[in-house]
Amino acid sequence: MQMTLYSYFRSSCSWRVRAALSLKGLDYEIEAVNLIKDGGQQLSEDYKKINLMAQVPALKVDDTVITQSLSIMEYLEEICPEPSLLPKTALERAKVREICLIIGSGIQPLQNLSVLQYIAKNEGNEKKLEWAKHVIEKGFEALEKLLVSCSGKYCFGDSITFADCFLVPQIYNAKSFLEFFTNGWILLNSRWQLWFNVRCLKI
Ligand SMILES: N[C@@H](CCC(=O)N[C@@H](CS)C(=O)NCC(=O)O)C(=O)O
Repeated sequence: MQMTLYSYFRSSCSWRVRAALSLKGLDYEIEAVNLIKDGGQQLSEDYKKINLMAQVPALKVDDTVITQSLSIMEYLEEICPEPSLLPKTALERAKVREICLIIGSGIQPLQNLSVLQYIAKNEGNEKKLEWAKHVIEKGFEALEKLLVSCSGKYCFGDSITFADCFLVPQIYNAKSFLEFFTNGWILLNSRWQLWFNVRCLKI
């Protein structure tokens, strides 16, 4: 089986999949899609045939392409169950997916590149930053409350799960974003900074 990941190094969604691939020790090739260069290589007609949403990541498995990071990760979990990135019971797995989807539906898409470009173009740069700050704060406040009840060494108990693959890139994204604000680091409290520093080195 030949796997090729269409990925951009700074894309949080691609990073989720790269983390899952490397935690499972799977071999794959990278096909870089630069979201900034040439006005965004994801927008090329050729790439839009690979990912109909003109986004990364996309995983090509032999001749079949899968998009959507969570769907790709579920596929990897099925073909390579060990080491598992999901907990044992159905209820626990639902909680892990809940964390993933707070990030994957409630934060990342609301401040995705194309959304921010749209706001900047129509409402100006200040509104763009204001919106990003609002989305990041709302999402991270929810996450912080949720993780109090389920985290151990990692987001869910003491084993790395999909939730960590989602969280670490999102903290990186928030960190780089919030540095644009004058009070940048204050918004991302020390707990998150620590989480990022520790976890990102491990993944
Ligand atoms: N729900 C998708 C979201 C993919 C996504 O938003 N990718 C971003 C990078 S993290 C992207 O390609 N953005 C390009 C753009 O907005 O033009 C997933 O989980 O794979």
